Amino acid sequence: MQADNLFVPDVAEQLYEVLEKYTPWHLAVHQDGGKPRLLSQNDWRTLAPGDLEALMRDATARAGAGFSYVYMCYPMIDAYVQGRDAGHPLHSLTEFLNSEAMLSFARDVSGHEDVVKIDAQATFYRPGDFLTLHDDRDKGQRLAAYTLGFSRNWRPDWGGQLMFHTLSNDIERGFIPRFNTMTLFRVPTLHSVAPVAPYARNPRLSVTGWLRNDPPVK
Ligand SMILES: O=C(O)CCC(=O)C(=O)O
Ligand SMILES: [Fe+2]
Repeated sequence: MQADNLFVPDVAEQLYEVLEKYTPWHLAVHQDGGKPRLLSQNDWRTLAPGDLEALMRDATARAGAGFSYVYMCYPMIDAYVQGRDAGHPLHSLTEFLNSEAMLSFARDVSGHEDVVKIDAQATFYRPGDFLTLHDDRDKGQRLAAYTLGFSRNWRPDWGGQLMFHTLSNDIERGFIPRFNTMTLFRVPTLHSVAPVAPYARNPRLSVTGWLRNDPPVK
């Protein structure tokens, strides 16, 4: 399902500005062996010249033979839990997503009465960034997937669609990046994010994650 006008206009506008200008983006690349690799801006600086390009090139090459991705990311939950970037406005969004009001909305709208938390990462897809075919399945704790779209004035030929695939490999639905829109879908469901076109002029900005039923941490 997709819902428009999720936040009141003022809040949506402020979230857009935070994502566009004030988020310390990390580079997320798929590594050999499947472990995600997140490189902070500090990590990039310490890489030898050419190593960053090599990481992106390898992750892109691996996409041809299996699951892979390249995009910019801000790990909202880890940053919040570890007390990084104190006072960053995205921490308020993390708190809001896990407020009783939002959890109760998530239970109602998904039909999963056992949602106990909502995890989140912010993402920024640049031209060329992508996420290949996958179904979000993960040890049974992800009940449903969601994305909050903050992309503006997206031209339909700029790529970046969230695509749902049929078993015969056609596209069942392809959602253009939108502004202030929530998309919610079942796990597992086969989906991918189409590569953003080299000529796209706007960033593909979202907050994405899963409604979860993990047991509380003891
Ligand atoms: O950004 C999106 O639209 C979807 C992201 C996604 O599928 C994921 O992070 O697993
Ligand atoms: Fe996904």
